[in-house]
Parts: sequence; C-alpha cells; structure tokens
Amino acid sequence: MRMTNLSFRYGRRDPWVLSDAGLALRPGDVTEILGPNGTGKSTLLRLLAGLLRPVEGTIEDRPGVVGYAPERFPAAQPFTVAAYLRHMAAIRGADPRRIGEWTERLGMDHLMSHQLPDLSKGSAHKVGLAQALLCEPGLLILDEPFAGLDAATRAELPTIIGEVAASGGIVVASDHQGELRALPGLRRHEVRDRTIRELPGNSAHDIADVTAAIAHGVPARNGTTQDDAGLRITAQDAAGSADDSQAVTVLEVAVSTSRAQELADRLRAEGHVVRIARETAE
Ligand SMILES: Nc1ncnc2c1ncn2[C@@H]1O[C@H](COP(=O)(O)OP(=O)(O)OP(=O)(O)O)[C@@H](O)[C@H]1O
Repeated sequence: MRMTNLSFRYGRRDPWVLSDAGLALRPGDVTEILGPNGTGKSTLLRLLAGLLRPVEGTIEDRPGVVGYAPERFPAAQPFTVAAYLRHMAAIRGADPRRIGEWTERLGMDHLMSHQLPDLSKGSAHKVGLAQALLCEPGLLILDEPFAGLDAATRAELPTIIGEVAASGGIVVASDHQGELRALPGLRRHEVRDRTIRELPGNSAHDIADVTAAIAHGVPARNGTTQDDAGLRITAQDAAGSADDSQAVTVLEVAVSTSRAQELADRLRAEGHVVRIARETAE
C-alpha cells in the first residue's frame, strides 16, 4: 500500500495537516505512527483507512478489507453491544460466529446486553476494537488502541496485532502508551511539520533468527530446565554471540491455562516480549 505526494487539509481555509507526504506499507508490517499532539496522527490514520480523502496525491493498493478502531468509539447509538456487533458483522460480511471469539478474547462477554451509551470509556473502546477485528482485516488501523484498556486486554492486544501481521495484514497504530515499543519488527513513522518520516524501528531478525535456530534444533549453549509447580521452562540461548548485551534467549513455557495470562503479564511488565500460543495438546 502506497501513499504518494499526499496533501490534506480539512477545509479550504484550514492549514495543511499533511503536505506532499509519502508512506509505503508492506503486508505483515506493524507500523507505529508517532508525533507530538495535534500534528496529524489521527488524520493520517483516517486517510489510510479511507475515511478521509486526500486533497492532493494518492493512496494506492489499500487492502480490500479495512478494520478501523477510532481513538474515541462513538457510543451514542441506540443499540446493545450484541446488536451493534451483529449489525457490523452483517454489513462487513463477517461470520457472526466470530463475534463470540472476539468478545471472549477482549474480555467483554459480560457487556453484550448493555446499551452502547451506558458503557464506560474502556468498555466502549473494546467495542471499537471488536468491530475492527471482526472482519479479518487486511489493513488494521488502530488509533490509540491501548487507551483505557484493562491490564488483561492490554496484555493481549500485542498478540492480536502480531497475529494480524503474521497472516499478511498491515497494521498501523498510534500508541502514546508505548505498549508496542518492544514488538519485534515494529516500524516507526513520525508525523511532524506536515510530513511523514521513517524513524529507526525494531529489528525483527533477533527474535526471528533465534526462533528459526530453535526450530532447526541448534544445540543449546546454556540450556536449562526447571520444574515449578507445573511450570516447565526450557531455555535455549541461540544467539551464539560473544556480545551478551545483544543476545536473545527464547523460553518455551508450558503453563496451565489459568496461569498463562498472569505469567505473561508479569514477564511483559519486566520488559520481555511474550507470545501466547494457544495449543494445549501435550
Ligand atoms: N474535523 C476536523 N476539522 C478541522 N480540523 C481538524 C479536524 N480534526 C482535526 N483537525 C485539526 O487537524 C490537526 C491534526 O489533528 P489530529 O487529531 O490528526 O492530530 P493528532 O496528532 O492525532 O493529535 P493527538 O496526538 O492530540 O491525538 C489539528 O490541528 C486539529 O486541530
């Protein structure tokens, strides 16, 4: 997907928000949009989503299915959560069975009979996320997706984002909270002075190389195994580098489902990258 020579202002008398700006996004990219307040991050996200039209320039090769979760979900609508999500699934051609999957995953099953206007800010925000994810988007646009979320959903969202990217989707998000900062392969673009420039992102190869090395059975340099009340950890240091500050160790952890979230939260709080695999067969 490519944005080329794009200029945008809201009205003929308004100042330009973007001027001659460009951006290229590849399938599988997760891109964070940064910039000071009011520089045009939300405007850029709405342009990418197709909700605003460029005044000049073009956006080409936008994926056909777009999910957009706004910074503030417009909750002043006379529906229950269930009716709203059923309606959104119908107009997007999404399988209605997916509604239950997402509401469970986002921890919002208990909200289904609530009226949208009665929802708290965080609950309304989850409805905005659920409707964006329902349609299996090829382009997922998230405007401050972590704002107001409870800890469990905040911890789950990077995994969800990683899954959309892993299936070839493009994910673009603004994220004041910095929750995506540690995501392997994250790209960063800054909106400033009416233009967009790419900043250094996270290298993907550290984690990917180590995962590949383990998949191919590279012998552990410092393999360890522990048993701790049902928690088994095998550690394999596959970095193979003399520079330990750059070394990455991948832990495979088998933990009972009831403890998985708590453990993932603890590890993320310590700054580690955690992916939750849902396979239970063992
Ligand atoms: N609907 C609108 N009509 C006119 N001007 C608007 C509209 N929405 C935003 N703007 C203006 O466009 C500029 C960019 O706003 P935008 O909300 O995109 O910035 P932002 O970087 O997302 O801000 P923040 O970090 O505060 O969320 C601001 O000057 C804002 O006042």
